[in-house]
Amino acid sequence: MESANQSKVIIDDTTLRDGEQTAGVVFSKREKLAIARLLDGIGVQELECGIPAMGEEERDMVRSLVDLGLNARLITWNRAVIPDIEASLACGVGAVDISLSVSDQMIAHKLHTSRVGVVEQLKRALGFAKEHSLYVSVGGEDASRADLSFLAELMEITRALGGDRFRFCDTLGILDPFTMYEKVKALRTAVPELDIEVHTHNDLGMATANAIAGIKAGARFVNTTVNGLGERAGNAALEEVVMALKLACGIDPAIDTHRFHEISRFVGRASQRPVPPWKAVVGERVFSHESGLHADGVIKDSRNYEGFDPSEVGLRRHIVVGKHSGTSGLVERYRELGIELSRDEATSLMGAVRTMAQRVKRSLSDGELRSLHDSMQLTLRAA
Ligand SMILES: CC(=O)SCCNC(=O)CCNC(=O)[C@H](O)C(C)(C)COP(=O)(O)OP(=O)(O)OC[C@H]1O[C@@H](n2cnc3c(N)ncnc32)[C@H](O)[C@@H]1OP(=O)(O)O
Ligand SMILES: O=C(O)CCC(=O)C(=O)O
Repeated sequence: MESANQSKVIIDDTTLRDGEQTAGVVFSKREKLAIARLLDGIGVQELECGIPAMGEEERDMVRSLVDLGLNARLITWNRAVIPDIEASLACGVGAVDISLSVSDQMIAHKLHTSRVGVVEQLKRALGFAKEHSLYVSVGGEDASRADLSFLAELMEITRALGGDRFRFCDTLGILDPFTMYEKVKALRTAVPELDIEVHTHNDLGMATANAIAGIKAGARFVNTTVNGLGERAGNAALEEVVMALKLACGIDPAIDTHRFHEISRFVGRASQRPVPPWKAVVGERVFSHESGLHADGVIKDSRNYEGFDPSEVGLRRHIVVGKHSGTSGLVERYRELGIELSRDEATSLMGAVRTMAQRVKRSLSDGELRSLHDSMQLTLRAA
């Protein structure tokens, strides 16, 4: 596989387009503007921000995003037809994604055309966009099921007509990271002059892994969404892709990660899709430690059981006491409550802690811990 030291990776976040395509999700204009500001504020370089062909309300939304004057480049989604691109031009954006369905399945059974028909669509739409000086990503919808030589042909036409990059979409989320790597690498080799963008879906739980595989194979642009929102099982999550690039790949995408938790909560509320507490990177409880050996290890040195510091993503560490606790965790938790326990006292409380946790089927609250401690004191005094 390629070394981590490759030219800068660009995040194109599509929370405002594919994220909002999550069945049942609608962002208000105020929410869209706020999400755009938040993402721009942490350094996300591109925002796929809407579909002007949808109508006047969507165009008004996109115009308002343009008016924000963000640093991030705004890019809209378009079918490969001139009226869609005209609608984008009317919003004042300088960049468009022009989407082609590229698998034989979709060409025959959705578009009801042929590969030749798709090539014609590309030439017409890309030619028009370039006449209007737009920056163009050509989107290969369903590229993961398409014939690679056909994709290379489309990329070559894109390059020759001045297109700026090609988006390799695993539209149905059916690839594994090894196949993703091989396909993107093959396209990179076939048309090395044209940048590749990868767009991955999470139907098999591999969106983030596939995004990383695409980057390792030479893609320079990667699509993400906050919390992994998006069609069906969603897209690669912004927070996962960025932290995986930094920690697993040694690639710094130049994003300020400290506001990930805040942004995740905001999008969770705006989308009415609350973030599960165990959600990788931003879940409220992913830095909670209950198990005895883990709590002991973390108390001694957090690096024993944490791959990165919670503050890097705006979270906090929690030591909780429950069924699997040991004495170190118990002593630490009581210390947080202002109660100094000796190890012997902690050991003698363990049985009662486990019994109560088993009964209530969760970790113990501050009140429950205090009352167990009070009972122990009373018993000791009575003895
Ligand atoms: C994989 C993705 O996520 S791609 C993004 C998809 N996003 C969305 O669909 C959300 C917003 N969509 C919409 O508001 C509407 O679907 C619109 C405005 C785009 C189109 O609306 P309508 O004109 O009413 O058509 P409808 O929704 O039924 O779309 C189907 C048409 O688009 C055509 N189409 C689909 N993909 C493409 C493409 N890449 N290029 C050109 N035409 C396309 C279909 O062939 C079909 O045309 P037909 O009726 O001649 O067979
Ligand atoms: O740009 C495109 O062609 C489609 C992008 C997309 O949302 C997908 O393929 O899942």
